Amino acid sequence: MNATRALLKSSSSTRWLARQSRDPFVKSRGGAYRARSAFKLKDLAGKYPILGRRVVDLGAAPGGWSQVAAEKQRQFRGKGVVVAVDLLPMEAMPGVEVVTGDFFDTGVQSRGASSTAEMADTGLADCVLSDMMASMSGIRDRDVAASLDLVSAATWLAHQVLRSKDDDLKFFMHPELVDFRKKQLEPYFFKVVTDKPASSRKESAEAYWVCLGYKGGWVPEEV
Ligand SMILES: C[S@@+](CC[C@H](N)C(=O)[O-])C[C@H]1O[C@@H](n2cnc3c(N)ncnc32)[C@H](O)[C@@H]1O
Repeated sequence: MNATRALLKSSSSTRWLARQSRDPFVKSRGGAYRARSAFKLKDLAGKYPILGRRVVDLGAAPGGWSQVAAEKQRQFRGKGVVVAVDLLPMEAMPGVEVVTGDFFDTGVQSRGASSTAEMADTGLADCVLSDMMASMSGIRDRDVAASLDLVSAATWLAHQVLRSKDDDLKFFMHPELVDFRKKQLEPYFFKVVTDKPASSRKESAEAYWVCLGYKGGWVPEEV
């Protein structure tokens, strides 16, 4: 990644973090969570059984989703794990292993995947969450390409770490992107739904893909 791209990414992410700390929605709910996004994940996790024992959280800073995923871990009595990956450093929290770095870096990808495998007693991940957001340059084609790169990278990791088992549903969740068609996810999951959480800003077009029940069957493309 060149220096300009790194700077653009970090400055946009830093602005986003600053906005979270001022968000009246977050403050009005007692400030228990680091970001409004926590409420979005809580809303969706209340509707779908998405949070399992081994969770990978991509684009995790400042940590709202990781907080929600870690709360769920309590029921697994110390046997659960949340691996949180972000470009930006994230304040530590109990039950969460933080991996800091660019997810396009293969070293960062394998640290995320191996942490999940090593810290859990068996298997890899039950759930891959991705809330990675590309910094917006204002140049549409470039912004769409950057977002597509992120969803492709997150989907790739989901194929690496999810394992299909009839009795144990596996999940993948990512912000919806029209250009990356739902059809590209549907062959690998029993159900793919698009949902907008109640806590998402009404004026925002954001919605998430919630992919339920990993089927496997993915074959990497030859290069
Ligand atoms: C919407 S925020 C995530 C909020 C988070 N889910 C929460 O609940 O606190 C998007 C995050 O994606 C991260 N991100 C964007 N591109 C990334 C990349 N290539 N690798 C890792 N993280 C990335 C940003 O640094 C930013 O923290």
